[in-house]
Amino acid sequence: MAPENPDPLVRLEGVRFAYGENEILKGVDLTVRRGQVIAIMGGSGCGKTTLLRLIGGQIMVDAGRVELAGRNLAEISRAELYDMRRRMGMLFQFGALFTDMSVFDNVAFPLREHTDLSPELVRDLVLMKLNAVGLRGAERLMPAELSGGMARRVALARAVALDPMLIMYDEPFAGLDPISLGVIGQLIRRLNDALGATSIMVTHDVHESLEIVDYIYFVSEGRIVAQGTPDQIRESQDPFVHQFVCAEADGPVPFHYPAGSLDEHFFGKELRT
Ligand SMILES: Nc1ncnc2c1ncn2[C@@H]1O[C@H](COP(=O)(O)OP(=O)(O)OP(=O)(O)O)[C@@H](O)[C@H]1O
Repeated sequence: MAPENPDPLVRLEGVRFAYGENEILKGVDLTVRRGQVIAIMGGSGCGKTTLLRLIGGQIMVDAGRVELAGRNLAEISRAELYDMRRRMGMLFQFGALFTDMSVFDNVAFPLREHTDLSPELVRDLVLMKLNAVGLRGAERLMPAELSGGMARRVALARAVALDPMLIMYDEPFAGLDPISLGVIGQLIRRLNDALGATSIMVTHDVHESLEIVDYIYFVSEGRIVAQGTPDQIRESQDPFVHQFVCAEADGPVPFHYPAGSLDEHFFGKELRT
């Protein structure tokens, strides 16, 4: 685990956000210290991806503040925001690879796009990143020739190609078999520590997260409802946390999306006597 570092890289204070009339976040406070790997968990649609998009500066808060490296994202210039975003690696929703490019070109893509490095240097950096995810020999393969776990590792190599200060993962374990899941989890931790980065991941996989993260936040109904280190979470008596750790279908996190009664929905009021 990374050494304790009191300096926050990311700080959210009283963050509120709505899509139109639909208020998603109702006052979120959250801190990520430099060097940490943290997980954000919560039921489907509770606003986890929205939190990542706010931290990434893709959308702006309605109230409260999002600070990155001590700077309020709402107050910096467009150029500074662009610069900040270049220093973030993002792996969103399966980290889809460019299917018509080789593994090498996929990882080289951000380097070619955002730097003027010579082809030789790009080559060395790509091979280093592929080596870090255990796929140095696979650089000529096309995405269609990769297993799901390998493709995810290539996406990881691409996300860290520019040595980001902050890496954000949205569901990095989705769709993986148990072995690949463990490999990706360990890689997320190792890459974070080797790069001296800070990582935030949104995931439903509490057990894998408990193995690799420093801290976990649980989100529900627009607020942080529980938080703690893996040891605190394992010992927690909080019903919300318990539902997650024990994978119970129902509890404080409802199984059903809010809807009217089945009768109303299927038959319509007018058909009922
Ligand atoms: N661009 C958008 N416009 C309007 N509503 C949106 C938009 N993006 C997300 N939402 C709504 O905001 C809510 C939160 O979405 P978000 O994707 O942040 O949730 P989540 O916690 O990541 O969900 P999941 O775990 O299912 O991926 C959902 O109800 C969703 O339907």
